[in-house]
Amino acid sequence: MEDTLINIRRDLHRIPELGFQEEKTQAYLLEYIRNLPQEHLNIKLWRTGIIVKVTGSIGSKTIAYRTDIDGLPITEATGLPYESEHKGHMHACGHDLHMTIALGALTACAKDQPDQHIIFIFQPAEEGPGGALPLMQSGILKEWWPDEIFALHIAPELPVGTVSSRAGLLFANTSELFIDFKGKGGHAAYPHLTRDMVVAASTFVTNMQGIVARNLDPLQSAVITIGKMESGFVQNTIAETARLEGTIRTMDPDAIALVKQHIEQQASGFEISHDCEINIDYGSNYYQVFNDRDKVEVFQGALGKTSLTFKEAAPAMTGEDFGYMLKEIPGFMFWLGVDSPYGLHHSKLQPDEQALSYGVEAVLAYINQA
Ligand SMILES: CC(=O)N[C@@H](CCC[C@H](N)C(=O)O)C(=O)O
Repeated sequence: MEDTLINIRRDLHRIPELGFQEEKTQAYLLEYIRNLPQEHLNIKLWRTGIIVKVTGSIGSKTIAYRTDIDGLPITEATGLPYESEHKGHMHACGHDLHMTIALGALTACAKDQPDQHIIFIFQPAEEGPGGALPLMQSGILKEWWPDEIFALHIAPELPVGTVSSRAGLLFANTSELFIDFKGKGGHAAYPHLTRDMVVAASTFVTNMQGIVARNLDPLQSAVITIGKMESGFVQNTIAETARLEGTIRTMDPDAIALVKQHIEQQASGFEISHDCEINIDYGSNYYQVFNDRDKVEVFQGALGKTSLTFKEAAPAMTGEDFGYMLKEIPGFMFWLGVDSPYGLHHSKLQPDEQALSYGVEAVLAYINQA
């Protein structure tokens, strides 16, 4: 099985696709699923996602397991023989491993009927614009509504054979952040005749850090990260426009609104002081990942019968639209150690593939215990 899992992971790694464009990924997953014993399986498609129900022999409850399926707009730099064939796109957040583990667990359930009904959700667009919320709102789960739900995320900093989780808050509340600046361009030698948006945007980035440092309660946590900054055309011309792209993260769902309010106030001030126009768009927003205490305890108990080691997790500023599923259905998310020298969203992320079989073991341990 280990070699099969590695081959599946490599196949999926070659074809990363962005949110709601996962056509090849969906076709690959579907072909694999249709080749499994079909006796207890029911398959539904939702946009570029797939939902599979395995009917249990007792079926007194329904357990859902969710994997995300999209890649990121990152150019891979691993140099691996199976690196991304989609230039500019990469599975840099481990969703290739997440999908493979889901297929591994589904294969076991299709071959050896579980006691309970199990739903496998292959969900698009986790990295953006978010697939979990529209999937929940679509009603596709209505007749298969789960009693509980769980998911995993790879953890590059944890050793292989380790899983980690905690009761309560695991991941942050998030909001994307897109800020457009419009001033007046002109000759580099005549700044007084222009309104320079390189200066405005770069000062804006620096000043935003003061919102976290000075406007939020120091006992709360928040992050404002600008991951992309675009402006100008040539070295000797003052830029008329600038665009910032980033994300806001907070531990408290209400703190997101406070951070946004201060960003807007700062923008109003900049419109006056830099004589420019500023437009703000918050893109997609994710609700925190909040784990059910009882389910985490059952998971820990189930791991006792496996070769995996459990480590208590700290809350993280990562975001996950799985939070919207946990808002409606009790459950949990856990980290799976993959021991990569490069972290999530890095162009050289290189998870240890030995982690795949540990992932399947952890998922099946919970399914068979719950
Ligand atoms: C686990 C992980 O890395 N998730 C992403 C979720 C992205 C949310 C959204 N696009 C944003 O940037 O706010 C993350 O970046 O944490």
